[in-house]
Amino acid sequence: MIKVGIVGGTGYTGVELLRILVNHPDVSLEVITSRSEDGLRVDEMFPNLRGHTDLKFSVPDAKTLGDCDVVFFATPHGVAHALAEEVLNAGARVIDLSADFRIADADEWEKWYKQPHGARELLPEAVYGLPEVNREQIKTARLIAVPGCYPTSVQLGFIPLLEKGLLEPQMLIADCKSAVSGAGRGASVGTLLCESSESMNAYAVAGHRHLPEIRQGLSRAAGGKAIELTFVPHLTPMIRGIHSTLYARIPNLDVDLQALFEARYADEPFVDVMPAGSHPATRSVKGSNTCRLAIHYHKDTGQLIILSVIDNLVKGASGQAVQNMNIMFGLDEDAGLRQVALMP
Ligand SMILES: NC(=O)C1=CN([C@@H]2O[C@H](COP(=O)(O)OP(=O)(O)OC[C@H]3O[C@@H](n4cnc5c(N)ncnc54)[C@H](OP(=O)(O)O)[C@@H]3O)[C@@H](O)[C@H]2O)C=CC1
Ligand SMILES: CC(=O)N[C@@H](CCC(=O)OP(=O)(O)O)C(=O)O
Repeated sequence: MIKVGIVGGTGYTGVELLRILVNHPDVSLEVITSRSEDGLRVDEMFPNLRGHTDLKFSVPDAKTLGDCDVVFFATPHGVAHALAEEVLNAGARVIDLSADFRIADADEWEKWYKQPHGARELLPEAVYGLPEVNREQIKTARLIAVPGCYPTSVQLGFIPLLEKGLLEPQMLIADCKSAVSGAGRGASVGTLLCESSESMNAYAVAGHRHLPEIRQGLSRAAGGKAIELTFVPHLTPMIRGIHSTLYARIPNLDVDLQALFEARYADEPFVDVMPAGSHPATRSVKGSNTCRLAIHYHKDTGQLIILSVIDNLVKGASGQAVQNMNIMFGLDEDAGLRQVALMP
């Protein structure tokens, strides 16, 4: 059994990790931390876990965490910078759900996250945990940076085209809608029911911190070419889900894009390329680790539209984190992740 610790058990990604891991056949949950809820039974805070775990929250302690085989950080930015090295040195592998190790350039990270990078020395060994791109490096990694939710949905949609050199680093557009849970459990006023239901708004139009992460991933797929991307996130009145509508223009294309996407993801357990012309709904992935894609190409105008949906808390965070763990420990990649999406 893989001994697992979780730092930050009271947020949405923490409780989603628990929901997945209590049914994982190869995992023994050892530690779950919360400084504010120290001593409280986990199932007192989250009744959905009654009957599934006897764990209590405890304060983070590097020695106890280091005794685990792997430690997930489901914490705000900066926490893994401060704690990861000690946990790694104590012998555990680390899977970080925050943005602390996602951007390879520490100066760029500081520009977007507006705080000093607290662990520059660890950056060279951090592996960006998008299995559809980095599966081989993930197998041997000690430190995984789990991609952000928007970056997961956008990269999976554009990457097959960039890898084949079909998109010049022209102006790409990602028009993305997120559920409110993406803002975390420490909700600000803007995410209260009265504020966010029956309404929708764009935000961070001047520049969202996921922009450099998306550009980095797309540029790598394009063999290092710089990417021009317009990325506009929106808050929508849903609990879970991200819907990304991706736009590009490829005039006079003589390639069967549907076949290209189907071939690129044929062996991927968590990417579903739907029949041409489909309109995937976020509901079709709610609670599951799947990304569903649909390709729409208008030959007469050269307009390409790709639709990409994920559950922000599963493929966009905790499910993808567990997928990484499965790869790192040589387990079945879909162990603990076989949930079918909830309908309706
Ligand atoms: N929500 C989403 O859809 C997605 C979220 N993420 C990322 O996952 C991470 C967690 O987000 P979310 O689940 O919303 O969590 P929250 O921000 O709601 O919760 C944070 C958790 O971290 C703990 N924590 C906070 N500060 C510290 C600290 N200094 N040391 C140790 N523990 C600390 C808190 O417990 P306590 O303070 O009691 O110790 C709490 O359990 C974030 O980095 C977020 O950006 C990534 C992708 C998607
Ligand atoms: C709806 C909403 O507020 N979404 C969050 C993104 C989700 C997230 O937490 O991303 P990180 O893991 O990179 O922090 C936001 O826009 O900041």
